[in-house]
Amino acid sequence: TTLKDQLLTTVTESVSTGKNKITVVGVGQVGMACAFSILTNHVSSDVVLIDVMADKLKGEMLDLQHGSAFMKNAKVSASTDYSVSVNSSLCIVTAGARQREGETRLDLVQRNTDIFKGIIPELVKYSPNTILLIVSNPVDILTYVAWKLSGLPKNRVIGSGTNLDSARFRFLLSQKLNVAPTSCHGWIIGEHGDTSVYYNYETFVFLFVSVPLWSGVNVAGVRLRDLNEYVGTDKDEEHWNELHKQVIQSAYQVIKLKGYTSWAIGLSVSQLASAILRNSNQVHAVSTLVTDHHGIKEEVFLSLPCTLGEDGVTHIVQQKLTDNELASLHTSSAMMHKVQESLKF
Ligand SMILES: NC(=O)c1ccc[n+]([C@@H]2O[C@H](COP(=O)([O-])OP(=O)(O)OC[C@H]3O[C@@H](n4cnc5c(N)ncnc54)[C@H](O)[C@@H]3O)[C@@H](O)[C@H]2O)c1
Ligand SMILES: O=C1N[C@](c2ccsc2)(c2cccc(Nc3ccc(F)cc3)n2)CC(O)=C1Sc1ccccc1Cl
Repeated sequence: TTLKDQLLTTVTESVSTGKNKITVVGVGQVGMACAFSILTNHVSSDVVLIDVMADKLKGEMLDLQHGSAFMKNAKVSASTDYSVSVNSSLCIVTAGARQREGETRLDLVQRNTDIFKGIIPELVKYSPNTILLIVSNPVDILTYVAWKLSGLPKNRVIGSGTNLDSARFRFLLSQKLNVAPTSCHGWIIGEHGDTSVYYNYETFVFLFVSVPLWSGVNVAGVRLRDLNEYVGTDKDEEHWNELHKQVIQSAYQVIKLKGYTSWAIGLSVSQLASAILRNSNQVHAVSTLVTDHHGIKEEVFLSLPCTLGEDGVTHIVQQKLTDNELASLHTSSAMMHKVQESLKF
């Protein structure tokens, strides 16, 4: 008999997949930051990596495997073949092409849509009960594309949305108030990310697409607006509304300085994964199907505060929005619907 048979007697065959298996598609800067955060925060003990770049994929897998002893013996596997993702509880998609010089967002969306056609149906084939968490940009439109391609119910297709925008907002608020970010409460909802450059005749208008809910910004329940009624407006001589602009500027600043973003998005995604796998019903600003919410009629995904559990989005918090906030959501919804209508699936 072999050494192994002398060493171990079998009591029962070990099952191949536990309940916390996570697949990450795309082992670029974002995908690897997500995988590393998930493993070092012990969110999952069974992480699968998938990409089209076979060498990079194998290198990242080996490099993480060598650290297994420091990650509570988590299992890390990888393949360009999607069968490796079988029975994943959560599939995180960070794959995609980056915006090329002078490429319009629309070109990028069609290119990433074509990439998704090769990813989403494969993931669902091997894990029909999975939850999809989309990170690739433009994340709200690509979450819609993933929902259409997957055929999964709306509660199980989620976009990272304005979760990162809100995290940066709370960090900047904490810097201003000298209070820990976890004690600075503030929500950015709506469309993720940067301005939509809107060409209007010879000029162009910068639209800040995400929506900070100033009426709710608070520390220990004390709302900034109760102390200064102009907070968040341009009548405020303390210019608190600068914080929203800084959320967008800091994204560009990181790109300018290091060429990409990874740590904050990776950490925020691992927190979403933790809420889902632990069925915690934590509330996060994530991109969800918002049809029939806040008077929106189009089939679009935007970020609202959602409770996250093992079945994905279970509830949406019904916030009281001002007319301006509603108008921003409706503008985003109309713009995104137009882009979605032009996509070839
Ligand atoms: N939602 C957010 O808040 C947020 C924040 C940061 C970045 N992002 C987005 O995340 C995405 C990834 O960013 P990144 O910096 O990691 O890019 P990257 O170029 O470093 O990585 C992309 C990876 O996708 C892989 N890929 C390409 N086509 C594939 C396919 N068909 N199947 C599997 N894998 C494929 C590439 O091989 C590459 O490894 C981008 O779209 C970026 O805009 C989103
Ligand atoms: O931190 C980032 N970095 C990115 C990035 C990462 C690698 S290359 C670019 C970023 C940074 C700045 C702008 C921008 N615009 C963009 C718009 C549509 C797309 F399809 C892709 C990118 N994207 C991708 C992204 O979404 C973020 S969050 C972000 C971006 C802009 C404003 C506010 C936030 Cl919270």
